[in-house]
Amino acid sequence: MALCAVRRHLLKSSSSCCGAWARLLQRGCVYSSVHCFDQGEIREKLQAFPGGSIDLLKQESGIAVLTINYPSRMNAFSGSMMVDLEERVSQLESWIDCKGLIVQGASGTFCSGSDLNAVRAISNPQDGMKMCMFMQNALTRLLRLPLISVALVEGRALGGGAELTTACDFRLMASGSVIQFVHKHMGLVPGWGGAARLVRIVGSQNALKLLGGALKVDPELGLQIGLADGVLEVPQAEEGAVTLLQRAENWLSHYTNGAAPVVQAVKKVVLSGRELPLSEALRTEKDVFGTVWGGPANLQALASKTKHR
Ligand SMILES: CCCC(=O)SCCNC(=O)CCNC(=O)[C@H](O)C(C)(C)COP(=O)(O)OP(=O)(O)OC[C@H]1O[C@@H](n2cnc3c(N)ncnc32)[C@H](O)[C@@H]1OP(=O)(O)O
Repeated sequence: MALCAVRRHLLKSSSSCCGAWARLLQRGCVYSSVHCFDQGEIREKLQAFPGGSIDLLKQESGIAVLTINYPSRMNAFSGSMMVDLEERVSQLESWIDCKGLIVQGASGTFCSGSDLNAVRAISNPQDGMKMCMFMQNALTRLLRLPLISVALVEGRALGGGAELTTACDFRLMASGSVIQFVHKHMGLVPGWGGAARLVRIVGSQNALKLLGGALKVDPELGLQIGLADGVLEVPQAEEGAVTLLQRAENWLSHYTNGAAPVVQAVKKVVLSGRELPLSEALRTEKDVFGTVWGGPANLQALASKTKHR
């Protein structure tokens, strides 16, 4: 009976969890009409610069693969790809069974930033700021997805491509790969939220060095400063060899194994701890806890008398 009462209480509080979590997700949109941000208008503008695609493959394992696909421009982001990205993030937001996401580039390289042809065409500050707000919204929503994401960096991640890696929970660097915030060489600073996220990942001293010197981060330096969470050897192209993507899926599975609601809850408590003031983060943690306590995975673990030896 006592357990039933606790469950009733927690079920009640899990509806408030949806409230707290929904509020955090709403914050996913950094910019809205309050900031004179007109999503429809900027989408239309971006669609005027077509080319390439952002492809999403949702797998039964609960791991999705997002591919930046514009090989003839080293996977630079055209305007239509920015719109594609935002649509793929929406699809992931409504995927109930999601657990993990791998973000990769097509044809052996990650992403060379924004498409310089589009950049030249919208080089006035107003359009640049609108593009920047659009991408900040999309990448913030990507980072806040209730799944564990990893950027699989093969080849080069330059400029906006380097910024994109920071919108994932983890970064895996393939041997020979480079992450480089080349913005300073382009007379720019990051604008897709990459600087704010980089400071949180590597600290302000390292971020200043990476941005101020436009340093090339190879896997060794990446590991040293905490930008990279792992290094994967690029497999030989032999028949039957495990691909780089499979290696990344293996790596990610250490964190995504288990029931989807539990994996999602892990991400939610870490995200709220990172983004909310302590009192609010604690309340959200309590609410998220209420969604898994007495849930199927919890009851199964109790019934099987799980040991942690
Ligand atoms: C807020 C966002 C800030 C930004 O992202 S600004 C953009 C930062 N990115 C860049 O400046 C990248 C410039 N590109 C490069 O440095 C080099 O192309 C790169 C990526 C090192 C590759 O060098 P290589 O392997 O020698 O190949 P390549 O130069 O012949 O390039 C192959 C084709 O890809 C094109 N490409 C590469 N990066 C691009 C980009 N960002 N926008 C538009 N086109 C781009 C390049 O022009 C070339 O095309 P094409 O064969 O000449 O028609």
